[in-house]
Amino acid sequence: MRPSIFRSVRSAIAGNIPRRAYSVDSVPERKVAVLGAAGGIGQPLALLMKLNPLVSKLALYDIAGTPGVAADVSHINTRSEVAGYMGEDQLSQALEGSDVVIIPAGVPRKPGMTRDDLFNINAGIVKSLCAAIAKYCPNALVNVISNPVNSTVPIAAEVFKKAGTFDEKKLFGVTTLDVVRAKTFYAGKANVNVAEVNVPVVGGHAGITILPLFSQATPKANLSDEDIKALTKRTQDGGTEVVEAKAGKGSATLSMAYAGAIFADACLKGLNGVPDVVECSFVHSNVTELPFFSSKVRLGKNGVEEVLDLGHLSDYEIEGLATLIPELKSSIEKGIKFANQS
Ligand SMILES: NC(=O)C1=CN([C@@H]2O[C@H](COP(=O)(O)OP(=O)(O)OC[C@H]3O[C@@H](n4cnc5c(N)ncnc54)[C@H](O)[C@@H]3O)[C@@H](O)[C@H]2O)C=CC1
Ligand SMILES: O=C([O-])CC(=O)C(=O)O
Repeated sequence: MRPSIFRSVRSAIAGNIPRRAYSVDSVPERKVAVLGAAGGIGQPLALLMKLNPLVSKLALYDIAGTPGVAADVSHINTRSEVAGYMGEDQLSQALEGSDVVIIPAGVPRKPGMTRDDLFNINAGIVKSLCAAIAKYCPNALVNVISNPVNSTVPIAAEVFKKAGTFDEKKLFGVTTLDVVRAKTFYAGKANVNVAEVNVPVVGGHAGITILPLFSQATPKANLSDEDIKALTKRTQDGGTEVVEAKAGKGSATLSMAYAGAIFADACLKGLNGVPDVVECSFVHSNVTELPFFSSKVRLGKNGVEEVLDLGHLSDYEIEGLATLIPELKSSIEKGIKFANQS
């Protein structure tokens, strides 16, 4: 259950102020910027962030289309003030004062493509947006959604290092959709209440680098090795399942917006001092030999408070971990090389 402060704020926003409730004023002001806000993910994500009572200002930035999205979303009677920003000239205004910046800018996959096939276009987009973040809101928590996450997060880190603003506690690759999928698929197979399911997903965000740890899933269920293998494969191929079903019209947008909103909400709760906020994310890490890795992360007032280790793994998961390391390593190195060459 959410802490009562958030329930009280929701009631207050609805004009139904319970006795002894906190008022909206007692929740800190928080500005969230969405970069790529007119896109397939950006629009529903803008909607979900507008519904979040922890947000006081919502800045919607894209190279095109944001005035319409901002006008539309701004009519919703919730706490945040919404502003749309379009084109590079307005990027500084969109970013200034942001506490959390979410980046779903970039091209999505078509059937037959890997996430790495998006590198040539999206690497440059993420690089230039991160250069602006370093300049205009260097203290913001940055949530990178743009693919390939296994490379775009290292690119962002290099850009911030060059600008002298890198803080490993503040950079996140959003892998929440892998967790969302693992929970859904596990609940279906184990026949348990999906709302109660927890499954950590570690590694990276592409194919075999996505490693769901079903041995740690709760509530416990007696699934066969074959079931676990099938669930693992479906989680790893979840993105491709959607790309194929959309048949050329892009990749996951609605489930991704949901996942992005969950992760941004966790970041805001951490910033606001809510205790024990834990989500999986692709972060700077010492958990393995790789400089970036996704695992459970405790979020706090400065971003990452603690990167949790992997816990006990099954033999199948140990094998999966060994297999994913070389691929993830090469995607990370590709990102670092790009950021330092161009
Ligand atoms: N991390 C994850 O789990 C997931 C990541 N993705 C990735 O998210 C990205 C976006 O996907 P969609 O929203 O479906 O694509 P989309 O094409 O519908 O939207 C992308 C938006 O980015 C904008 N954009 C392009 N260059 C920009 C720039 N320099 N500055 C600001 N905005 C810019 C476009 O104008 C467009 O509105 C893709 O790279 C996709 O692969 C998608 C699903 C899940
Ligand atoms: O598969 C894609 O290209 C988009 C994505 O990252 C996902 O849905 O997990």
